[in-house]
Amino acid sequence: MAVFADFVRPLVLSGPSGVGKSTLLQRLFAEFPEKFGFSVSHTTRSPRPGEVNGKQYHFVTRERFLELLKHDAFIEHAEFSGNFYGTSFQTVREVEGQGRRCILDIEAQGVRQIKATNLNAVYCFISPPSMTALRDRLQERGTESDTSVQKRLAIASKEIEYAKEPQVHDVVIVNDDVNRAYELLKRLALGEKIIGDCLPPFDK
Ligand SMILES: Nc1ncnc2c1ncn2[C@@H]1O[C@H](COP(=O)(O)OP(=O)(O)OP(=O)(O)O)[C@@H](O)[C@H]1O
Repeated sequence: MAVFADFVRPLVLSGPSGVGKSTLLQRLFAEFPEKFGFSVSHTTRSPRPGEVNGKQYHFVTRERFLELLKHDAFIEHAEFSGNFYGTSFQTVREVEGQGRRCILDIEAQGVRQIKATNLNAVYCFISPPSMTALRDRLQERGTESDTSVQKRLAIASKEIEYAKEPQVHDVVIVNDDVNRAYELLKRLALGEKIIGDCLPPFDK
């Protein structure tokens, strides 16, 4: 399948927890196993059973992370519940070195940081069709407690406010019907300049 000009730019996906980013990306990587590479983050948290260093994360000590940070190795980084997470320039370059388009799944703070670098990425916001739909998906996924769902929804409102600011994202894709959303993402990922969706009014 042909690729288009923007294929050489990293693609940054963001959007609230539970909106369906992993679902859409899994489909993309399954359909095009050779074309795309996922940016593997660094973290200071311990590996969970089954996690492999270099696959889900680059697992590093706090000392090593701080050293990398000092040397400006990270495009973006954040601290969540006592652990550092970051995306290194080198990781993105490695993916690009394999001739693949690098895809980053980043939360809103990270998007702000990446926009301040010279990464020249394409920014895509995956939006829920409504807050009700987002709540349902988080609950039905069955991975979150009620408190965690509430927390994620509160963060989602802030992320949506950020997404409403002009010129933050190049494209918005509303993940209403997953097949429709995937077709848009696929065209975008293959480097096409697409006209995305409008953000829903979120009046529910
Ligand atoms: N278009 C859709 N319609 C209905 N359900 C969907 C749709 N897309 C994804 N889902 C479901 O919503 C749930 C959340 O999706 P997913 O785990 O991919 O979200 P995520 O954005 O990657 O979340 P996180 O950032 O927390 O990892 C999953 O159970 C998934 O099957």
